[in-house]
Formats: sequence, structure tokens, C-alpha cells
Amino acid sequence: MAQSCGTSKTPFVCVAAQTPTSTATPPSGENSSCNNKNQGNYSAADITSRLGQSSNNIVKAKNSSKNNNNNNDDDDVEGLLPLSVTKKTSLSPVPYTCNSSPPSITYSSDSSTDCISWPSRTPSSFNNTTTHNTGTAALANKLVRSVTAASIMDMPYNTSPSLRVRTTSLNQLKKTADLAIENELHVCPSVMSDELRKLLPPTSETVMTKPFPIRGERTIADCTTPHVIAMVGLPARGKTFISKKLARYLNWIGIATRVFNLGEYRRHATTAYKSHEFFRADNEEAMAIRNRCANQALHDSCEWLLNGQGSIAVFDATNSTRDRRQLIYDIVVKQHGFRLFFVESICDDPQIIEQNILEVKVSSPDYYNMNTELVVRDFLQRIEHYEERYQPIDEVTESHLSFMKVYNAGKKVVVYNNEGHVESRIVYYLMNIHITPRTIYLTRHGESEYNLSGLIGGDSNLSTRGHQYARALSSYISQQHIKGLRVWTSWMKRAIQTVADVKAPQERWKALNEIDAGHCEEMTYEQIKERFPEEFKARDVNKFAYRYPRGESYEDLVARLEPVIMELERQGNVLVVSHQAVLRCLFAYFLDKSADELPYLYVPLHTVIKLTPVAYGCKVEHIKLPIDAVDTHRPKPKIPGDVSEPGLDGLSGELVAPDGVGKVLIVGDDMETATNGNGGRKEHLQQT
Ligand SMILES: O=P(O)(O)OC[C@H]1O[C@@](CO)(OP(=O)(O)O)[C@@H](O)[C@@H]1O
Repeated sequence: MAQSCGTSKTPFVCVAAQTPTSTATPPSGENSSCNNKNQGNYSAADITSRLGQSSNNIVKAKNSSKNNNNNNDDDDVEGLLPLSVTKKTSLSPVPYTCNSSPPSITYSSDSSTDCISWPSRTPSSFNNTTTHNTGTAALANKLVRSVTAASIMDMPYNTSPSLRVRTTSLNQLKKTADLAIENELHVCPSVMSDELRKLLPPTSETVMTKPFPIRGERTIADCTTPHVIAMVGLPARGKTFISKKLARYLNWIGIATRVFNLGEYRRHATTAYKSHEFFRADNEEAMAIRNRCANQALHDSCEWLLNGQGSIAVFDATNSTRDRRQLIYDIVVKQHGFRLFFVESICDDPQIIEQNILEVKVSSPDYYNMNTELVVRDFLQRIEHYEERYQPIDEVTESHLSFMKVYNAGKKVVVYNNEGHVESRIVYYLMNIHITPRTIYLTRHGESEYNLSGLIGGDSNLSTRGHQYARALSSYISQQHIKGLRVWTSWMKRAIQTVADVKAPQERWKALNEIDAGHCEEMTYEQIKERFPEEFKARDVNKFAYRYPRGESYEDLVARLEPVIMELERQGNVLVVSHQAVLRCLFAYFLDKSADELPYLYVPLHTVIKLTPVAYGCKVEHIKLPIDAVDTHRPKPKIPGDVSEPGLDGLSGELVAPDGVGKVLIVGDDMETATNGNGGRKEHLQQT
């Protein structure tokens, strides 16, 4: 029987002891009948047992889920390769040994750090650890030792035994596996024999291995129950802003989210908007239409979730009465069994309300071609109609609801009955966003020596032109007179050298380091294609999900960058100097790009991408500084693995704003006058 460790919904796996006579079952990568949840887990016992198998069954283990493959309950999901040690080894002595119940090691994919979890047990309970050293398994011995002796001995005394094993054994295991690969395997997984391949630590090939949680994986587990997020609040309180932004964030972290905006349903159901009279509480005809629309929007939200098209529906409406909220509760929770979380936006700052009306209501289809002053007046009257009936969520009379209240665009936040991982993430995100105007500048480092020779990854210096860009960037930034600017860079030399002359407080983020290409680091695309053709092709087939052997995928990058996004949301003006893949991920967040588009977004060298939040979106400007650089963009080829084709997106070599969002601003070659918006420069302003 597999034992559950962690909550039943998480993909944690904890393995119980097996009988010594049980046989090893390959983990999910080989066992096609294993379900996907098992694929997210990798056991150190896997490696040990695989090695053990090839050395006269040193370790005999059994996948307890083997006979239960159709059973999707927790027991089944959580069953994974157990380790059962049966005979004595002639290896050097090990400090802990094991009785009849051997330790089980589980590689967990549900942790933000690499983690092998052992059952928490005192060291003294591990007696009689024995292995069978029959013959050839030098590698096996190395690994068995590594997860027992070395990992335990290296630990500080003041750490709890289980934690000590957890934190050190994986490092040790990785080191040993690295060594094994470097010394003895020396080839890429795609060209390895099956025997050797089995010895590998987590890679993109061994699909069941995910060294840290990937996009949405953690959340999906918690998100097996669909969620409806229902907005609450008077008009012009930023509900649509919050809804759209939240949906963008959730989609970016991999949780399929869609906004159902009641205003759009109403506009569909009515002819042209005439005036605020439509919203009077005593306008029965209009009220009937409004109720019908609300029911339809709610129905569509639930249908969308029921069809499995997404995980979170955001119901963007005022939902400003108790009755309406009760109706939503009855349908969402009682009828469908979904989770329901209300987000109420409360604002009594007239400045924020006015700004909101001017920014988004004046351009609303309701007020097409209407004079701004009239719009403001009409809208304020519309608000008054709502105010007559508005009932803020009440902790006492609506104590069965889960909700958060955001006051004056985040000045104060109240959270009530908050439950589960998804809701906590939503709360945390909404606590961090703000509406203070600011600009984010994104740029890659200057051209590097490796860029010149077409090598990916590595940590090379800037080329001569790269240094010129560094100077041009500093000059451009100082001419912008950006208030309170902060500069963030990766830890890589080329990024740090690029901001050497920029006069502003600087911070280094490891999370901003370029995608780790693992075995393919410091190779050209052509070399990768030649040496690892299968790998190269696989990346073209699904670039977002593809993980370099011993490296990262774009999906991994997004997970790594989430804290950066969170902190960017909290900041004012920031200049981020990073790398092609990393900036694609950040750019995709701001522009709401899908996982398919993300790895092909065009982020050329020597170009500053200026992002300014406006209304519900972001204005994008590309400022190309006049220093030539190589083009490192490799477009999506029509045939996976092809390096000769021009590619499908046709972006290479051109400077365009994706999807016509924003404009392309090409600053002329006179750097002294190269400012954004001032005269005295040569520039082409191109509306896309
Ligand atoms: O995902 P692809 O398109 O390969 O782009 C990422 C690559 O871009 C490069 C350049 O080729 O980034 P950068 O120069 O910005 O550090 C490589 O280091 C990196 O592996």
C-alpha cells in the first residue's frame, strides 16, 4: 500500500515499504499504463533500483500502483517505486541501516525546490541497511552510497534527521549522477542505449521527472475543482482592470482563465446605449434584461468550466446586492460544486474614480462619439443608481462566502474565508498590483562574443559592438530622466557589463539568468542539430514544453520568473536587462501571449522595449538604438529540426511590435539627441 504524504490533492508521492521479494517496476516513463500524475515524480529509488536490477537485483522494489493502474484515487496516484533493501553489501560501512521497513525516497515535483523526501524517521531506526554487491554495479554502488552514507554524514547536527536527508541527498545524488554521466556516459540521452538512459537523472526525456514545479502544475492539482471568481463593486471601481489583469496572470502561470464581462452581454442584448436611465432601479424593463444577461453570463461561465475548457472563470459584473451574490452561490457552489471567491473593489477616493472614468469609460462602446464631459456626467449618474441598492459584502449575513475586499486600489486588503492554494495565489497577486503610472524598460544585454559566433548560453563578455550598446543605453536612459529608476540584471557578465555606465541603483537577480541549455550550452544550433538531432527536432515540435537535457524549458523559466513578475508589479520604473528567452517570458506576461507564441516572440539585440500600462493593457514601444548587432532569432521552422528555412513567423531581421500592439519607434543614429519624444533626432514612427 502506498501511503500518502502531503495533502491528497497534491502530486506528492510517498512510498511505503514493500516485501523484499517484490520486483522492480519501471517508473512511468517506461510504463505506459502509469497515469500522468506519476509522471511528475521521480524517485531516487528509481535510480538505485534500476542500477540494482542490472547488478543481480541488488535492490528489489515494486511499484505498488502496478496492479491498480485504472484506479485514479490517491493511493494509486501516490504509489511509486519503493526501495526495499534485501541483502548485505560489501561496500564500505554505512552509518544507518534498515530493518524490515526500508526507507522510501520520493522525488517530489510539488515543491519549489528540488527535494527528495524520505519518511520522517530517526536515524536510529535505520539499522541493517544492506545491499548486495554482486559484481559489476560500480555505478550502483556509487549511488547507493551517495544516498546513504555521504548524504547523511555531510549533514549539520542541528538539522532534523529527515530534513538533513532531504536537503543533502538530492544534491549528492545529482553530483554522483552528473559524474556518472560525464565520466562514463558522455552522450546525449537521445543517442544513449536504453540501459544507460535509465541511469539518467531528470531530463526532458524522462518525462516523469520534473525537478521543480512547472507552469501551472502545482496549481492544477489544487485547481481540480473549477473556480469562479466573482467581482463585486460599484461601477468605475476597477473591476474590469482587476479581472483582466488577474486572468492574464493566471493564464501566464498556466491556469486556463477566462473573463465573462456582463457589460458585453448587456451590449449584445440591447440596441445602442442611450443614457443612465437604463440603470435606474425602477426601470423594470431594463432590469429584466439585466437579470437575463447576468444569468446568461453566469451560465456560460459554468458551462465553460464544465466542458473542461478552463479552470477559472472570472465573472466581471457589479454583483452589488446580497440577492445576486446568493444566486451566484446557489448556482456555482450548490448546483455545480465549484469553488467561489468574491473580489470586492471598494473605492471612495474621487480622484481614482474620476481617473478610471476618463481612462476607460470615455472610450467605452456605450459612449461612442460622445463628448467627454457628457460621458463623465452620465456615468456619475449611473453610479448613483447603483449606490441606491449597493450592499457591500457583509461578514455576518454572508459568512458562508469566501471573499477579499480591496480598498482604494490596494491601500488596504481584507481577506475572509480564504481557502486553498489558488485563492491564496490570487490574494497574493492582487495585494501586489498597483495603478500608479510607471514604465518598465526591457532590454537584452549588448551583443556578446557568443552571439557573434552563434553559440547559445555560456557566460561570455560583450563584443565591441556590445560595449557600444552599453554606452548608448546609458546615454538613452539618462536622457529619459526616469524618476526613481531601478536597474535589474541577471548575474551573467554580458548583462552586468551592459549596465556598467547606467546611473541608477542596480540589483542582480539569478532568476533573470538565461535559460539553461544543459548539455547544449555553448553550442551553435547547427552543432546541436548535428550531435543531438532528436533533441533538436523535439524542441521545434514543442518549444515551450521542451526541456534541454540537464537544462530548462520555457515552461520552467516561467515558473522561475514568477517572483520577478510579482516584484515588478510592486515596483515603479524599472529597467530589466536580461536575455532572449527570459525577456520573451516577461514580455508574454505583459502582452498576454499564449504558450505557443511565447518562445518565438521577437526580442532583438540593441533594442529597448518600453512598456507603459494603459487602461486595461500595455503600450509597447520598441526603441532600436543605432548600433548594429547580429540577429539571434531563430524562427519556428516549417519542418521541425530544419535550420535552413526562413521560418513561419517571418520576424527575423524585422523590427515589429507583435500583433500591432503599440508602435515601433526607430531612433536615428545620433545618440546625443536620441531621446524619446523630443526633436533633433532622425526617427521613423511606424504605427503597426
Ligand atoms: O530559445 P531560443 O530561441 O534558442 O533563444 C534562447 C537563446 O538566446 C540566447 C542567444 O542565442 O540568448 P542571449 O544571447 O540573450 O543570452 C542564448 O543564450 C539562449 O540559449
